[in-house]
Amino acid sequence: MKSILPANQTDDENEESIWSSYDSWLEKYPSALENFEKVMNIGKEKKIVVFLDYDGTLSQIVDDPDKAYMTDAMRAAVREVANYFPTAIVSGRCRNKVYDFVKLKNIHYAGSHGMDISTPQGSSKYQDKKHQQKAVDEKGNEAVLFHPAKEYLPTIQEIVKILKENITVITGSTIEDNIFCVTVHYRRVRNEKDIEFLKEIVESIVKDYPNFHISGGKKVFEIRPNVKWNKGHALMYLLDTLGFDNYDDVLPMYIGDDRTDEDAFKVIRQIGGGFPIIVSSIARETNASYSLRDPADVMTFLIHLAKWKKNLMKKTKERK
Ligand SMILES: O=P(O)(O)OC[C@H]1O[C@H](O[C@H]2O[C@H](CO)[C@@H](O)[C@H](O)[C@H]2O)[C@H](O)[C@@H](O)[C@@H]1O
Repeated sequence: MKSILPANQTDDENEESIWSSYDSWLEKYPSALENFEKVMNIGKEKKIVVFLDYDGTLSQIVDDPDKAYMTDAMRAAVREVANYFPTAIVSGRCRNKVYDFVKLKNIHYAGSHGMDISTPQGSSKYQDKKHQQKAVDEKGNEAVLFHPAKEYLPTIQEIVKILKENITVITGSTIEDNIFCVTVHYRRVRNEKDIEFLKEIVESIVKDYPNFHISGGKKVFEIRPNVKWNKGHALMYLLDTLGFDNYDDVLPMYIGDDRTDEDAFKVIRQIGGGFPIIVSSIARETNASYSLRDPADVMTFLIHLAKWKKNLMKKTKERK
């Protein structure tokens, strides 16, 4: 089993920073809000496609993962953005759970860190019939579901069962079955020694499954199948299936707070010309180009974005 957790660092929130202050970090990753006009000037001539992470981006990080609700105001902001731009949520949670939180019909959903994607049409590039199937999606629409880790499902269920049986000794730990991956939460484990013990339990279970690995996050251990697929691949798949595969013309904007969002930031940098935006109130290493401090900033940014497009459309109409 390959664990990517360095021995001295178990979670993103305790990451050591090389930055002397948040302000010095902001010089490298300027606020997307404070530089809104400058940022959007680049976007005028392009087709902007919006990608949003869920936890920590659209909702606050809270102790109980089942209670990470988004506010009605945030929902309204996302709905408005999606009225003007193709919009997708790419989350570590399973797709149905994200939909239960977001409840918006005018956006696309990718769950399990992109290993569960629903789009109106399949992809011409990802011809892999084994992993694409027609179905009725969470919104009640006909869709094509893409499941690159489908063959791992029975093993994931087995791992969930074993984890559930074994972690009960650690008070406060919980398992979240995200269908194509599993999340072990320890935010409510109060004792450092218990967190270490929990990590040992998880590692000892996963070592019997060589096709799986453990990754870290915000007070979680995540068990994922060894498929070459992450949020970056999901972004490419979504661009392709939604008809935005001419990258000269397209400007992907991705807003996220988590380590797994870095894969999408990297892909945007590779494509060139997009906006990878990190949500962070601490200075940390990132592949993003811009930053927002917290979900409140995200909401303000989304409101600005929708208004900007509305005005742009109005001006274009007046000129005709
Ligand atoms: O990709 P995301 O949408 O950001 O999902 C990543 C994980 O988010 C959730 O966990 C995080 O948020 C919880 C609620 O605020 C918090 O209690 C937990 O400590 C955080 O790690 C979600 O529960 C996980 O399944 C996702 O993988």
